[in-house]
Amino acid sequence: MKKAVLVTGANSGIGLALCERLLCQDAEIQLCLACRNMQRAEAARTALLVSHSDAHITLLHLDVGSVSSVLKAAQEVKMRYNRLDSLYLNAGIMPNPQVDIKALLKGLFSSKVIHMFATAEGLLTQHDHVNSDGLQEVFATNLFGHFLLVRELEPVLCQPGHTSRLIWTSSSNARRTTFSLSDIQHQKGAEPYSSSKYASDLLSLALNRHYNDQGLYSSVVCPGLVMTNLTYGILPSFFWTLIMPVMWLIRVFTNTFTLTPYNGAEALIWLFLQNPESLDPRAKYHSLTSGFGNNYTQPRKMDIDEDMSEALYEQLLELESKVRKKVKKEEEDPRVHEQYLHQTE
Ligand SMILES: NC(=O)C1=CN([C@@H]2O[C@H](COP(=O)(O)OP(=O)(O)OC[C@H]3O[C@@H](n4cnc5c(N)ncnc54)[C@H](OP(=O)(O)O)[C@@H]3O)[C@@H](O)[C@H]2O)C=CC1
Ligand SMILES: CC(C)CCC[C@@H](C)[C@H]1CC[C@H]2C3=C(CC[C@]12C)[C@@]1(C)CCC(=O)[C@@H](C)[C@@H]1CC3
Repeated sequence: MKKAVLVTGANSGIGLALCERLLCQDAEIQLCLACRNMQRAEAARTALLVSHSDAHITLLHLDVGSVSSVLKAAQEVKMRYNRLDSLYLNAGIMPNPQVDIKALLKGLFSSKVIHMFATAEGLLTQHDHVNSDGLQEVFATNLFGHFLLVRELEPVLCQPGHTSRLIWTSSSNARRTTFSLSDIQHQKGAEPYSSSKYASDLLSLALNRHYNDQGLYSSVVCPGLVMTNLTYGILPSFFWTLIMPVMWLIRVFTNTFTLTPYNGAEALIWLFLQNPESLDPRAKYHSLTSGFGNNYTQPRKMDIDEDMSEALYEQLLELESKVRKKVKKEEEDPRVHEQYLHQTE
């Protein structure tokens, strides 16, 4: 039977490279590109069809940062598919990133230089804001929208006698100290990206605990440092091009500089080929590229614990129930949403 695979954030970067590689791996798959911008989605589909003219590629409108869009898209998926084999939770944002140049220069001459290049620890901050659902945008996009999608798609992901998989594009920038159970949306800090990625690591563990007995398995990946729209938002593309020789040199010392979306998608493809039951729920699967340009996947233990992951899971369930109530009220009376927006202005 043809496998059905859905990829969020599929129109550029790692998501698009993943789609290309999935089609090379299995030309028969039913591939669904879930994107917030349909023009960009159509362009991605056209590009994929150039090298895979017979491929079965459909588009789905999904703004993962919007509760109503997620609910609508999930309804559509349930109408289109009886079963979803793989769901790649890949869409992600890092708004208004700032590099701490002082910390970068200091780090360059410290013993932690390799760790700094691999994780960007202490180097990056972002400015986040509240979205129209009243949620922190980074949390809503990188984590909560995807959580809601998984919950909504339960009937097509949990089919008796079959296994399905969730694959989260996390990051080695995920750090325990940036995440707090008393502020899961990271309203107070300046590292919402790191916090949201740490939360996805915790959530993946919790999803395994709650869904493995229904045949659903979850894994997390770090694609390494990849040149995409996300990194071009940190430093302009001409700067990255200028320092490319330095980046290749750094790759000799840290295999996490995968640099191209193709290389970055390595672990995402590797997981697609594994039996999900054989995977370690506490491992993050890293896409790595050696100094000679060879790609490989390596599991590394995550700094997470069961209690914290369960506590986050419970808070997400609570938030889910709140937003569902709000959506229901708005459906009954659209003025509720307008009033809500006035209150948050
Ligand atoms: N690049 C890197 O070095 C690393 C990236 N990652 C992660 O990889 C993932 C992919 O990012 P990358 O390929 O680098 O960057 P890109 O910006 O190229 O890709 C991000 C994708 O997510 C989509 N997206 C963003 N917000 C939403 C939304 N609200 N709803 C639907 N889609 C959305 C974007 O769509 P649109 O084109 O419309 O903006 C785009 O297709 C992210 O989760 C990122 O955090 C992890 C580690 C390193
Ligand atoms: C290499 C140059 C001489 C200077 C570049 C300095 C920084 C801009 C980069 C050093 C480590 C990079 C990094 C990321 C962004 C750019 C750096 C901070 C990420 C945070 C991008 C997104 C991710 O999810 C991480 C895996 C990256 C980790 C490394």
